[in-house]
Order: sequence, then structure tokens, then C-alpha cells
Amino acid sequence: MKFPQSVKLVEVGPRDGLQNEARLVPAEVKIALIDMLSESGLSVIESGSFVSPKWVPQMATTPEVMAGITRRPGTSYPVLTPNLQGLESAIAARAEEVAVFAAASESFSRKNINCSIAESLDRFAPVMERAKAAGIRVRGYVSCVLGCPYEGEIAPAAVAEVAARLAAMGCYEVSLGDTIGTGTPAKARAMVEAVTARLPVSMLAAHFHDTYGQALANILAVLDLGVAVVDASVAGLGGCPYAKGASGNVASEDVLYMLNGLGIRTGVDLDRLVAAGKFICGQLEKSSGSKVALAQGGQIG
Ligand SMILES: CC(C)(COP(=O)([O-])OP(=O)([O-])OC[C@H]1O[C@@H](n2cnc3c(N)ncnc32)[C@H](O)[C@@H]1OP(=O)([O-])[O-])[C@@H](O)C(=O)NCCC(=O)NCCSC(=O)C[C@@](C)(O)CC(=O)[O-]
Repeated sequence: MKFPQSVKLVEVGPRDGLQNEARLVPAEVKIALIDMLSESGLSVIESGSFVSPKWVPQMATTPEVMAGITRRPGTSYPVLTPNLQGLESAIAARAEEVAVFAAASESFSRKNINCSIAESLDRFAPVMERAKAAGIRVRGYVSCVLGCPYEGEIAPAAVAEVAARLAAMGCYEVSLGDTIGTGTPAKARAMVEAVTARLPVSMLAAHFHDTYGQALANILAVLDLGVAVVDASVAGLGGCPYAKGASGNVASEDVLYMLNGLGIRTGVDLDRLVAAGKFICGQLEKSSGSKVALAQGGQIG
């Protein structure tokens, strides 16, 4: 197998990880988590989302979180923005990077953002324009790339089409989300091959959930195709409010342990990452979803 020499780890725990937690996590706890994650050397920490608080109440503290974190030079703290209203809030919060999120499944698009795929892309157009004018980088997500909770199988060509549209609109990176974690390595490869027929692999990120325990295997499969950006969530926190049964994202600690073992550079310190995971698990009073953290005594607080 032929792997990249270095990988950019995108930590999504403070957003994707926490958005599904039923108990509201105070802003101070999110701030402390993000600051610990920054200290581990991560260069990207997704820190919240400017979405409707009626849809995702856990993210309502994003303005306080963005105001309270210590911004480490060299680290970016993107937030999700589904529309212009979200982008204006992100600008007010001094976000330097945002993400728009589409889906490869019509049903998931409607459940998640209350519009069709085409409507979502139309809605992103003014977001892209305003972000560009404000000097803000935009990442794009495609959800349900390896299966949909409502429609089942998703064709790789449908994923490639949405990914290509996001790139054409100006997204600098497109993150491919196995939202419900049903993918397997061969399917992950086939999907990435379909996307790389339309986009350079350097623009792609793997965003895999671990519902069926396949996430690390899927990541390995797509690293072999040249994907060099991997999204992960500390302690394996996560799920998706609009994808019943989806478990957490692949745990950041486990991805880092695997990358270290492969000799792939990330610039991230495993011990500090484990400490951040231990901190948030203590706050949430739950065990870590990271095998590495558990092996290193990372149970509750
Ligand atoms: C997109 C909407 C807003 C459409 O929701 P809608 O109800 O169709 O929107 P609307 O424009 O009719 O507005 C309804 C209300 O929401 C407010 N509103 C409208 N926009 C905003 C905003 N930006 N910030 C704050 N408030 C907002 C707006 O002001 C209004 O307030 P009201 O008048 O009723 O008091 C809604 O569906 C929504 O917020 N959805 C968010 C869903 C979400 O966050 N899902 C999780 C993230 S996606 C994901 O996890 C997958 C991913 C990315 O991780 C990849 C993967 O794993 O595959």
C-alpha cells in the first residue's frame, strides 16, 4: 500500500461529537475542550455551528465558545453555516473558516436542512460569495456517501456529482461523510475513485463514522488512494441528530495511533489528545469511544 507522508487531522469533536449529546454542555466546558485540543497540536478544530437552535439546541452556545477560546496561531476553528444567516453569525464570531453541508441523499437533505439537494446548493451560492468577500475559507461536506438511513444504498456517481458542485462553487476542500458508518473498505474505495474522477484527491477529506466498526479500515483504504485529510472526533464522540442509530465518528486517538504506527506525520501529540478525551468523557460522565484511550486508562474522568 502507498500512503501519504503526512495527514491533516481535522478534529470535529466539539461540533459533530457534541451536537448529538442530549444534555446541554456548558460553553466553558466546550472552551476548555477546544483549548486542550489546540494544545495537542491539531491544526483544525471544528468548534461549533451556526444553525437553528430549534434544530440543534446543543450548538446554541457557539457564539460564546468562539469568543472564549484561545486561538492558537496555526490552528483554524471552523464552524458550520447552512445559510447566509449562519455565515453572518460566523463573521460576527470572527470565524476564519466555515463549512457548508450538503448530502448525496435527497431524503437526508430534507431531514437535515429542510430542503432538497439542489435547493441547498442554491442556498450555498450567496454564502460562498459573501465568504469570499470576507476572506473566509469554505469547506464543503457531502453526507451519506456510503449509505443513507432513509434510502439505503447511495450511488458513488451521486456523491461525485455533489462533491464536484461544491468544488465548482469554491469550496477548497470536500469532506466525504459516511454519516451512518455502514461503509466497508471496498465501497469506500469505489466511492473515492468515483469522486477522484471529477476532483483532485488533494481536495478530499474522509469523514467516517464507526457504527459498524469499519472506520479505521475504511480510512486505511482511502489513504492508499492518496486521501490525506481525515476527520475524527476525540473519544469517538458523535452521531447525527438526523441519522438515527449513527454512532460516533471514528475516534481521533485511534486514527492518530494508526497514523503514528504507519510513520505518517500529523504534528499531533497523542498523550495530549488522550488527555482532552479523558476530560470531555469526565464531563459527560461516559466512557471513551476510543480503544486507545481505554487502553491508556481513559475511562470516566
Ligand atoms: C438549515 C435550517 C436553518 C433550515 O431550517 P428552516 O426551518 O427550513 O429555516 P428557515 O429559514 O425557515 O428558518 C426557521 C427558523 O430558524 C432560524 N434560522 C435559520 N437559519 C438559522 C441560522 N443559521 N442560525 C440560527 N437560526 C437560524 C430562523 O431565524 C427562523 O427562526 P424563527 O423565526 O422560527 O424564530 C435548519 O434545518 C437547520 O438549522 N439545520 C441544521 C441541521 C444540523 O446542524 N445538522 C447537523 C449537521 S450536518 C452533519 O452532522 C453531517 C456532517 C456535516 O457531520 C457530515 C456527516 O457526518 O456526514
